[in-house]
Parts: sequence; C-alpha cells; structure tokens
Amino acid sequence: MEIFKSLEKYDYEQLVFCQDETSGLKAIIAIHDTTLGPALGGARMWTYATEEDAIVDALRLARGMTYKNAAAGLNLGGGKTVIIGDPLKDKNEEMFRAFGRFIQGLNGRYITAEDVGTTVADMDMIHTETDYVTGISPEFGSSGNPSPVTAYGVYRGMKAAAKEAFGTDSLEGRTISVQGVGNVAYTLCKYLHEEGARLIVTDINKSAVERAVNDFGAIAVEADEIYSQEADIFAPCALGAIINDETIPQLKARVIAGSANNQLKEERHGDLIHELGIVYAPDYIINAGGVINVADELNGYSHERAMKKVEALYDTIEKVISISKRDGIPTYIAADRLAEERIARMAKSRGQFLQNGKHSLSSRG
Ligand SMILES: NC(=O)c1ccc[n+]([C@@H]2O[C@H](COP(=O)([O-])OP(=O)(O)OC[C@H]3O[C@@H](n4cnc5c(N)ncnc54)[C@H](O)[C@@H]3O)[C@@H](O)[C@H]2O)c1
Ligand SMILES: CC(C)C[C@H](N)C(=O)O
Repeated sequence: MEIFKSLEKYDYEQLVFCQDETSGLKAIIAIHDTTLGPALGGARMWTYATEEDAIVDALRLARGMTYKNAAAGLNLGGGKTVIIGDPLKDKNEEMFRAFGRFIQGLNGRYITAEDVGTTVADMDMIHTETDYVTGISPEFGSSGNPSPVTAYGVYRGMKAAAKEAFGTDSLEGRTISVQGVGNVAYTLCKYLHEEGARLIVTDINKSAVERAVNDFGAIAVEADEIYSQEADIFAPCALGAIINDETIPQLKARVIAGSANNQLKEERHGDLIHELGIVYAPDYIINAGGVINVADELNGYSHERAMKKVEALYDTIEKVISISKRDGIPTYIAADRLAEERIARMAKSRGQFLQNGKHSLSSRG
C-alpha cells in the first residue's frame, strides 16, 4: 500500500501508528481534517485480516467523521482510531492506558470516544492518562454510553425519511428490517416497537437476536436473508459496505435508514438506489446522535441540550432530501455538499486547528 498516496487522495492530515509491546496495543489513529476544530471520532476494536485493512478502515471512518461533525454543525474535525484485536479476548487495562498516552501526545488534535468493540469502561481507562476522551462514566460529569442517543437520532431521521417515501412520518404498522441488533439497534427497536412498527431482525450474535425477539416480538431471519425481506424500511445497524451490487437487487424497502457507518460500498451504489427511487438517509447524517452527545461534553455536558440537538436530525434529513430534490442529485451527494460548504466557509476564517489553551474537558474530575 502506498500510504502517502492514500493520504493525498482525500487530503488526510495525519496517520499515527501506536505500538506498545507490553500491553499488545496496535492502534492506528487517522486524522482527516481539523479545519473546524480538533478531530473527534471513536476508537473501533476489530480483528482485521491485514494491517492494510485496518489502515483503510481508519482512513474511511476518519473522513466520515469530518463530514458527520461538519454536517451536524459541530466545531470539530474528523478522526478515528482502529485498535487491532479481538474485543472479546484481547483487552487489558495497560492497553487502553497506553492508548491514552498516545492520545495525550497529540495534545488535543484528536479526541476519542466509543465505537464498535469499545465501551464506557474502556474510555474510563483511557481517561486515567488523558483528558482528550469523551463518553466516559457519568460520574465524571460525562455523557456515558452514546449508543442510546445515536438510536434516538436514527429514529428521528427514519421518521423524516419515511415522510418523504410514504407521505406520513408515522411508523405505526410499518415493517422495518433491522440488520444487527447491538447497542444502537436495540434501543432503536425499542422506539420502533413503542410506535407500533413490525420488526424483522438479524444478527450474527444469537443472544442479541433472542433479546429483540423476546422484548419486541421481532421476527428473526438469517443474516443473508435480511436484504430480501418484504419491508417498508431497511435499517442497516451492523457494519459498512452493505449497500452493494449483491444486495441492491434484493431490496424491497423504499427507505434505507440505519446507524451503520459507511453503508455505501462505493459512491455509485448511492446513485443506483437513488435511480431506484429508494429514499436513503445518508449514514453520517442520521447516525450523528452519538457524536453530538459526546461533543456536548466540551461545553459541560447537558443531556437535555444534547437531546434537543439530536431531535433536530429530523430537520437535517428533511434538508438533505430537499437539496437532493432541488438539485436532482442523490441524497449522499446532497449530504456531502452540506458538509463541504460548511467546511469551506469556516476555512476562510480559520486555518488548521491548534490547541491553544484549555477547554472544558480539562475541568472534569
Ligand atoms: N454506538 C454509537 O453510538 C454509534 C454512533 C454512530 C454510528 N455507529 C455505527 O452503528 C453501527 C452499530 O454500532 P453499535 O455500537 O450498535 O455496535 P455493536 O457492536 O453493539 O452492534 C453491531 C451488531 O451487529 C452485529 N453484526 C456484525 N456483523 C453482522 C452481520 N454481517 N450481520 C448481522 N449482524 C451483524 C454484531 O453482532 C452486533 O450485535 C456501527 O457501524 C457503528 O459504527 C454507532
Ligand atoms: C464519537 C462517537 C460517539 C463516534 C461514533 N462511534 C460514530 O461513529 O459517530
């Protein structure tokens, strides 16, 4: 892999390799763009088949955070970490503390949080070494687990997308197929069930499926059957690249609205679903609830204030759909425009982020 070529492609600022033999830490921090502020993005722990896969994932996810944070109106840039390892077997305290020291070494250019495979407890361990971590335990004045708030944002965004497709935002009686019923999707299913939606779920983790079946009367299907279900809405809430050449022909849903990052395998898949008349709620718009919630810690966390902002993701999805219709472009391009225009406007008034003093994270316990 030609690393500098990969960085040049989307103008990444920095790629940091973190290695600590004692704890087994092997992590890659990608900082995409700090025009709007320090790069905030979660740390994903995953068993990557190759180091190249890990680098590619870190880069893709970091760029996604630049767009997510910009479109959400946050004064934050985009970054992400991948930690190479099995979150069920390879975690230890020294690993997260070593990672925390690497973050501290970046002096505020990167702030971390949870992502797939990491938890509030992991963030607390990182916090013993650095203040540049969010989503730590509420006892520190922090916002805790971002997943339920992400779920609320997805629920709100899904309603806005449903309004476009069906003329009403009520989800009562709608059939919604949910791929992956982990941290975010469990709470999403709760909202949907409470509104009277019919749920079809799948997960490679059988106990996650059982929980959704028992708690919400969901119908369980095999992992590869989820795309072809007779559903009104498809909610991808597992991993990325699931909208692709194999899955698009199977889809019957008129709306795609879920929490997973990087849902389109390639941009052309966004064009394809647009041509098919599917209303696609762009991933980084609809799943911004978690980052909006953790970012609120930088102002001294208020759950009420954060939830108000997350509620407004309904309006952001409506705005993206209206740009898409006005300009005759797919929603993923409309979302990119929203984010890019904000970054360009701010770039005129400020250059690269510099940590020039303190922010309110420094005053936490
Ligand atoms: N947690 C957040 O606040 C947040 C915020 C924004 C975006 N996201 C994104 O949302 C997605 C879900 O996040 P989460 O925190 O709920 O993660 P999670 O790990 O708790 O849940 C993901 C679930 O998907 C399942 N899964 C994995 N591969 C699958 C497959 N091929 N088929 C079916 N199920 C599969 C896993 O077993 C797991 O139960 C991720 O893409 C994440 O990046 C999460
Ligand atoms: C900052 C975090 C809550 C990030 C979250 N995992 C996301 O992808 O948006």
